Amino acid sequence: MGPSHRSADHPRPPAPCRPGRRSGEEPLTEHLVDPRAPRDLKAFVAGLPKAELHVHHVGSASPRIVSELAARHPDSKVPTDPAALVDYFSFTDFAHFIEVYLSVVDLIRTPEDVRLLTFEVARDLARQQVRYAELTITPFSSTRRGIDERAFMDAIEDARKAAESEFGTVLRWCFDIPGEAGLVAAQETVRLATDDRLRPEGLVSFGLGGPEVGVPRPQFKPYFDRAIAAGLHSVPHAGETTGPETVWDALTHLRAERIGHGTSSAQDPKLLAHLAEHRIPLEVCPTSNIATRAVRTLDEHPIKEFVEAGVIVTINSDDPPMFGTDLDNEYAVAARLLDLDERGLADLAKNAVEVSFLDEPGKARIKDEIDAYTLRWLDR
Ligand SMILES: Nc1ncnc2c1ncn2[C@@H]1O[C@H](CCC(=O)c2cccc(C(=O)O)c2)[C@@H](O)[C@H]1O
Ligand SMILES: [Zn+2]
Repeated sequence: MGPSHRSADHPRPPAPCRPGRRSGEEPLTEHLVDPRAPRDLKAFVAGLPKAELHVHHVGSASPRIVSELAARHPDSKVPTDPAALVDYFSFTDFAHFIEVYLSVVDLIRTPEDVRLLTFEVARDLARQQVRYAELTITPFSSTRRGIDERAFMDAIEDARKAAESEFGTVLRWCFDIPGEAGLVAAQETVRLATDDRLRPEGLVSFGLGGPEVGVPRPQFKPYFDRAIAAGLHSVPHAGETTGPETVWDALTHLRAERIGHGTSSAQDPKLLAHLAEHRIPLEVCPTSNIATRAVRTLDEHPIKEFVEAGVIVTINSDDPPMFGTDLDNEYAVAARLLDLDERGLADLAKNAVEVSFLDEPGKARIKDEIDAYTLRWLDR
């Protein structure tokens, strides 16, 4: 893909103003959907049952939740005014994004903060007809800030069960290592993920996030080996802010079953062929890649190259309020970049269900629902 992908760990010029940012608690899709998507497709996407496979727990905190937590903790530099968050969530590069992200992590200080955040994230997902989501949680960030590990697990599980009964949205967890925090973080994350007394029922996978530059993937192999031996799926971020060799490392050393982002895979035709042949899906998050400056513009995003190479693509939102997006908007973006109609969008939604870690009856139920919805829509 040549110049369309740039390492985002290096300084960038100031972020431009981004249109369509949400400041309050209006329906999520109303202000965000790519204005270039046809109105009819937007309406279709809004009602389409979906699965979200790559979305971060703290990165999903709505402006209302962030400002509520910021008001509770006035020592924080995070703005308490939701409108001011629009500017606060404007990033000059990936490193700046992580810095801001960690300031929001700092707001989550009690098990009740964790429960509230988790339940409200589920509410936002349910509003977008998300039936199933794998939420990436970084337990190390919370336990090292003093939240009791047992109370943390109870809080996320309590929210998961309440969300499923109240909204019908099924949540599962991916515990990720914040790679930049080093092997201490890896050790702690795998302990929390595999200790039978702690491991939450909803945990299905093990990940690796944060900056990639200076954080080689192979060093995490022993921790992924332990997680995989304990029955967890491997879903590291790779190729978001570094080149295709990081994706190869994630496949070879971490036995990745899906790749978070994988954007730079487009630079390596052999890698694309490998991903296609071995049916390793990419969790593509287009707007995230623009917001963190990993890719310059949406039109330069390599998603079409992935599809043309036969790679399984899923559409995801990553850290939606921080990037001024939501899952519906990401589907609208995908429709434009891939030139999809309703059936194409329904196929994308079914891809995500198919490569999720939900059980087979659960997958069949959501796929049937997607088909029934699409037929009803086309028969109107
Ligand atoms: N687009 C993204 N691409 C990659 N990751 C993303 C993305 N979005 C959100 N994340 C999250 O950011 C965390 C990073 C946290 C981190 O680096 C760090 C470093 C040192 C100390 C601590 C601490 O907590 O004390 C944390 C990751 O674990 C991941 O879950
Ligand atoms: Zn991510």
